[in-house]
Amino acid sequence: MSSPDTLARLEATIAARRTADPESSYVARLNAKGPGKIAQKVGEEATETVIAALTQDRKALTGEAADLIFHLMVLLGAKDVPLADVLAELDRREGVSGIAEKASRPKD
Ligand SMILES: N=c1c2ncn([C@@H]3O[C@H](COP(=O)(O)OP(=O)(O)OP(=O)(O)O)[C@@H](O)[C@H]3O)c2ncn1[C@@H]1O[C@H](COP(=O)(O)O)[C@@H](O)[C@H]1O
Repeated sequence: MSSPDTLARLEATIAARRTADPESSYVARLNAKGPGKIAQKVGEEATETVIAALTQDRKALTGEAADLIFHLMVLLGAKDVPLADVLAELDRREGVSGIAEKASRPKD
């Protein structure tokens, strides 16, 4: 079942598979090729997501978005950036944008 825990579970799976047998694991195969190849895959999946958004249906966009998020998670893992750090940065921005919104609101 999908939930906010989905990405946390995926992060744990990716960490566990990094050093698995490349014969049986796509994550291990990608990591064996290095961060340059993983970053290239993120770029390709981002492009495919954009194309799907502009020329295809919601189902195609959903699939490409999943590919993009998955490959981004593999890249974060390869660069030892915890998902929690990314989520904390989003939380921080939420706080900042809330402050900016309040500051621009006319005073009554
Ligand atoms: N979410 C995914 C996921 N999404 C996409 N993919 C794979 O990503 C690949 C992308 O396909 P492409 O055609 O773009 O790439 P390719 O031709 O296989 O490879 P390149 O030559 O382009 O590098 C496919 O092989 C997909 O199977 C994924 N592979 C794995 N996962 C998750 O990662 C977990 C661990 O996977 P393994 O490492 O394989 O055990 C799985 O249980 C899943 O939860």
